[in-house]
Amino acid sequence: MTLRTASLSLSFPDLPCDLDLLPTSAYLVGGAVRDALLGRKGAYVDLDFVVPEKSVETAQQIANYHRAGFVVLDEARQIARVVFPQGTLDFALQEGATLDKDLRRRDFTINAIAYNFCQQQAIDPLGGIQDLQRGIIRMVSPENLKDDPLRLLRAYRQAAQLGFQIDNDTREQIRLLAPLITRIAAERVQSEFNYILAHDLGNKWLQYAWEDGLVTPWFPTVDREKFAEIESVAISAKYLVNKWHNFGENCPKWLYLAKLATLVTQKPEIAESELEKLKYSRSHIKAVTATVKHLLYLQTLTSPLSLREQYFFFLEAKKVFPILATRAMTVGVDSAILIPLIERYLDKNDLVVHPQQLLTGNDLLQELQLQPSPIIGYLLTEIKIAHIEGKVSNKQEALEFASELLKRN
Ligand SMILES: Nc1ccn([C@@H]2O[C@H](COP(=O)(O)OP(=O)(O)OP(=O)(O)O)[C@@H](O)[C@H]2O)c(=O)n1
Ligand SMILES: [Mg+2]
Repeated sequence: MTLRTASLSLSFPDLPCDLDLLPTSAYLVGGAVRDALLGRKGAYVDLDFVVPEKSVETAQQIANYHRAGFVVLDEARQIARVVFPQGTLDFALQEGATLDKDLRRRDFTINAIAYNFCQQQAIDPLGGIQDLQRGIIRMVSPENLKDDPLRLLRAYRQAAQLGFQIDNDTREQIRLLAPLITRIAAERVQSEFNYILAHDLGNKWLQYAWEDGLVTPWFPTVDREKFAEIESVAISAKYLVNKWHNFGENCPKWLYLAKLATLVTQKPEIAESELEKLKYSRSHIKAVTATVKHLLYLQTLTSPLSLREQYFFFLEAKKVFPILATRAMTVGVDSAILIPLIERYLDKNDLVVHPQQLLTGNDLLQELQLQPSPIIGYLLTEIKIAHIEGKVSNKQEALEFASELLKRN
């Protein structure tokens, strides 16, 4: 088997380690070679090296020399990582007897190019450089997709990230193999979905992945309309960013959660189990299910909420309000209902969203000579609402209001 080689000088200005420490037989592989050939630069250095022997020892030596972090990632496959503040270098033992065999076990041709720093030479047995030039994601073989079905989803994620197309035969194979995606550890699937959701072009590729059968096993109620909704989620978020400075800061996170809240079944318990299956964190699950729940509520309303209703609404919905507002705009909740809520939320001094306590439970116990009981909580709530409604404005008035309430009940 002849290796297709090309003399090439790739530059890695952010390389955190001394090149002289690399064994001459070390080859850079995977995403770093692909991205360098494309002139793409990530925020984080993530370099994968393949060596024919002593991968763990090599990593250890480089870590020692630079006083960098060192961790063995996979004892059986002899993969170790050197950790620098600006990124990581992974060293793996070549899989198979030769580098060529190692490259032929990988997912796509564009990811199966190796680069040797000493010889300044690229090894490209599968025509990856040509595919890079054409912007095509092409499988190495159907067997390789079967070997690790996460690769099915990686195709769409990388197409989104690189602005590439998936080759027709590859997409055909992916459709055939799509049911295998359920065999993959949920954490790995989640991470691919997260990349896709976070990317501007992600929606289009998520829709293709859905058309090809890779989304339904995880989000069974997704249909074509959902993708139109996800598209407008981004537009709603832009509207909110313009209105609200704080939203801008957290926009990527909220936007991503609003997209996730679009994908799940619009019933809180079912949404919860879908996200649990994908091993989402408790805080993500809580945010999404609360969004689904409050959205259903807003959709049932036929007229604006009273101040009292708004108080109870924000008590529960405040934490997820930006996500909820993004979703609510998307599904067309009546603006007569929604806009006043948004305006309120944007006002830092708004009493409905940020109710003030004119007095404490202890004040009530002492001044009105009460015993501790649930009545205290009830009174405190009613005082807050009376304050919002402009019926009381200081501690004295609040006490009088509370004793009136007690007399009436
Ligand atoms: N399921 C996978 C994961 C990875 N790889 C191979 O391992 C390399 C490094 O993997 P990873 O860092 O996960 O992906 P990258 O392609 O480098 O993409 P990213 O920019 O996300 O790091 C890939 O390029 C590919 O050659 C693979 O064949 N199959
Ligand atoms: Mg990588």
